[in-house]
Amino acid sequence: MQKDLTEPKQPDIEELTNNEALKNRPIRSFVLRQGRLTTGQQRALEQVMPIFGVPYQPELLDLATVFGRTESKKILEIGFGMGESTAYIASLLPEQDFLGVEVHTPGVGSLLKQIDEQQLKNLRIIQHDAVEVLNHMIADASLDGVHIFFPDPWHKKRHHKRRLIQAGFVKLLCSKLKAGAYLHVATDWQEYAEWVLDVLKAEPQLENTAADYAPKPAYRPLTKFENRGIKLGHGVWDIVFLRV
Ligand SMILES: C[S@@+](CC[C@H](N)C(=O)[O-])C[C@H]1O[C@@H](n2cnc3c(N)ncnc32)[C@H](O)[C@@H]1O
Repeated sequence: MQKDLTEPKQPDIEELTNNEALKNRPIRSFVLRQGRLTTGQQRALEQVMPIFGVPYQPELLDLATVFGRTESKKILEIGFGMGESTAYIASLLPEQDFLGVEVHTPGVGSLLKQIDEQQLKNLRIIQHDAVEVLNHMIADASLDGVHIFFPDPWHKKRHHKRRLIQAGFVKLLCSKLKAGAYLHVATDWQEYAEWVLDVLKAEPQLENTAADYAPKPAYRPLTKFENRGIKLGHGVWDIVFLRV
C-alpha cells in the first residue's frame, strides 16, 4: 500500500528474516503481511479470481490469448496495491489491456472487487512476485508499457538493496518492452525519485521523455494519499522513459 506520507514506516525486519520462502528472491522488495480481508475482498477472491486471475506458472504467457485480442496495447503494472489507480486507468483506456501483478492478498481482492463492480474487461491479475513473472511468463519485446506507481521506497540506506528499481531489474524490464514502449515510475519520496532517475539514465536502452522528471501523464489519477501529501506540501515525481 502507499505509505503514510508523514511517517514513513519500515517493514518489520524480524518478519523478513524469519520467512524462509522469501529468502532466495533476487530482490526482496516486499514483505508478505497477513492483512485482514473484508467480506467483499474474500468474495471477489473466491468468485472473480477464477475468471480474471492468471495463475502463476513458469511458462510464457500469450498476452493476445489472455486478453482475447491482438491489436490492443499490453501494459504491465507492478505492485498495484489496492488497485484504485489500476481500475481507474483500465476504465479510462478500454482499448488497452492491463496485467496487474501484486503479492498482497487484500490488494488482489480489492482490485478483483473493482473489476467486478465496474465490469472491467481489459484487466487481468497475477498474484506473484513480479520479478519471477517477468522472468518466466512475459515474452521478450511483448509489452507496450510498464507502470510502477509508488514502489516501496525502503528509506533506510541499509535496505536500499531491497528497492525494486535496480540496474539489473531495469535491464530485465527493457528486454520485455517493445521498441518505443514506455516505463512510467511515480514516487513520493524525493531521494528514491533521484535514485530511479539515476538508474534509468544509466540504462543505454532507455531514453528520458523529459529533461529529468516528467509532467504527470493524464491517465495516472491522483490517489487520496497523494492528494493528502500534496496538501501537506510533499512532492510527487513522475519519471517516464522510452525503450529505444
Ligand atoms: C507502496 S505500495 C504502492 C501500491 C500502489 N501502486 C499505490 O500506488 O498505492 C507497493 C506495492 O508493491 C508491491 N510489491 C513490491 N514488490 C513487489 C514484487 N516484487 N512483486 C509484486 N508486487 C510487489 C507491494 O506488495 C505493495 O503493495
